[in-house]
Amino acid sequence: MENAKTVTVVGAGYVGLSTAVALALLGHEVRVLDTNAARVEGLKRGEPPFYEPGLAESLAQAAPRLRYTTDPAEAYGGSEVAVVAVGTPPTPAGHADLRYLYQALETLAQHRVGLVVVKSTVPVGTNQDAKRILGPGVAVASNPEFLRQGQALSDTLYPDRILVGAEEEWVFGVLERLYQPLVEQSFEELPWLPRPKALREAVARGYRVPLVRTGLESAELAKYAANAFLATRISFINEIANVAEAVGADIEEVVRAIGLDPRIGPHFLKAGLGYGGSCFPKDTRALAYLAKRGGYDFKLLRAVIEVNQAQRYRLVEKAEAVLGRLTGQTVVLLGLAFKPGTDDLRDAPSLEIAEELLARGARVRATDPKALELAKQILDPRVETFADPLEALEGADAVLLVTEWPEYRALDWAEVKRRLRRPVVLDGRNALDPRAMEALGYVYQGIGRGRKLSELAL
Ligand SMILES: NC(=O)c1ccc[n+]([C@@H]2O[C@H](COP(=O)([O-])OP(=O)(O)OC[C@H]3O[C@@H](n4cnc5c(N)ncnc54)[C@H](O)[C@@H]3O)[C@@H](O)[C@H]2O)c1
Ligand SMILES: O=c1ccn([C@@H]2O[C@H](COP(=O)(O)OP(=O)(O)O[C@H]3O[C@H](CO)[C@@H](O)[C@H](O)[C@H]3O)[C@@H](O)[C@H]2O)c(=O)[nH]1
Repeated sequence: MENAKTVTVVGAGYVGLSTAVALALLGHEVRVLDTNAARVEGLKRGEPPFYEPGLAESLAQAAPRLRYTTDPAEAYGGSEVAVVAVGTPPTPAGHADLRYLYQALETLAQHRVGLVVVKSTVPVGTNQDAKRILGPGVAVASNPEFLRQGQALSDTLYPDRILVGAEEEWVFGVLERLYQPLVEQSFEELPWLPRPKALREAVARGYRVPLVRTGLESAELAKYAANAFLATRISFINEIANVAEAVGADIEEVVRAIGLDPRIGPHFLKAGLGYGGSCFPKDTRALAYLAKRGGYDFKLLRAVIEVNQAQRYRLVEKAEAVLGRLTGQTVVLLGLAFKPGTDDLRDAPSLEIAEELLARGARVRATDPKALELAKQILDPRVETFADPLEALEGADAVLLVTEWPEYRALDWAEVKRRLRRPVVLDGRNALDPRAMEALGYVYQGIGRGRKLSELAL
């Protein structure tokens, strides 16, 4: 490729590896630097460090232009651009912990890379700090990432937009050239991640993926604003669902009706147990903190966070309302990952639900198609884990559907009923059909659909 560059990606996590694969497929030479030696060794053998659809195949495809190392000298020698994608986890107080970012920047400051692109989600002002740390002669760009786990690679290869914050014209120029094949969608698609048909057709008609230019601070804030807005939609619809439950309406019908208004739209209005994962919980809290530090009380966002927390416990409260005291009763959690398509358990509602059930004296069993091994390391040892959901369900008093894996929808629910001691299914993700469940004789309730709690009787 004419504009090919040598790029170092710092951090081999969800964002770093997706970015590295994408840049390699666009034609750049990519070095991936990570401080975790085991992770780097695994990647050298072609083993992805976590479950992400298509990642293993994509790493293999991009391998000729990908190198992994723990050695900064090897990673940065001759590199023109560094893309920093290290983690920015929450501190107990709720702001972003920037220690990994600062470590990475301090190492970078000892090498000669002319342009440092911050892809990690960072509080407003961090990119200005980065400039100070890196000193004169090094430019900084903010390039937040919008990918979703479970579809990290397709989101990276087929993005809605690319956001670049910078202060120098030449920096925009370098990033526009770096991402040109992505903007034009001119790179060769991967057979296992085909370009969406609508995108292919739009590109044929001259569509280009928008590359939005902003200042550093606006790019930083836009990332938090996007996540806070999406989190607000989720808390909003969960509250409407709670009202639906109280008055006997069906949230799925309500969403179908309102989603057709183009000002509302049908997406991201799935009622459930609330949002989890490594981004929404942390980024909403970080934005609330950022606002407070700036002297502004972001009331709406505080309520979004509060509603989300309460939503996690509703399933436990419902279980108690139906079963009576939970002491000694066996409750099965179907699904542990914070959403389907990932083995990630960071801030997964399942963890707090399991703890709460144990605290109320229940015997807790859990299963998950992908996250079980990780879960065994972090769950309370009193939680019994099962690879086979049917085994987990044997003799249980209630089923809580926590993660809407397709496997659970596809279970033979007539067979499940024969195994259960009591036919109670509380569906935290509206994955099952209330009528079909009732026809099978289940005491069933979803979130904002199914019978009213007061009508559920064993
Ligand atoms: N996961 C997502 O869906 C997602 C999406 C958009 C944005 N983000 C943001 O992107 C950033 C990265 O998130 P992630 O989920 O990919 O993180 P992750 O935890 O999966 O990976 C981070 C990696 O960085 C490595 N690392 C830490 N310090 C390092 C250092 N000094 N030098 C080199 N490597 C170092 C870690 O070993 C780890 O492999 C975060 O700021 C996150 O908020 C994440
Ligand atoms: O209608 C919905 C949509 C999502 N969720 C929940 O919200 C959480 C987050 O889901 P999702 O957005 O699919 O996953 P993430 O991988 O966390 O991605 C989010 O967080 C990333 C990190 O910042 C951003 O890059 C993405 O754009 C943003 O969607 C999960 O617990 C979902 O169960 C709902 O409850 N209802």
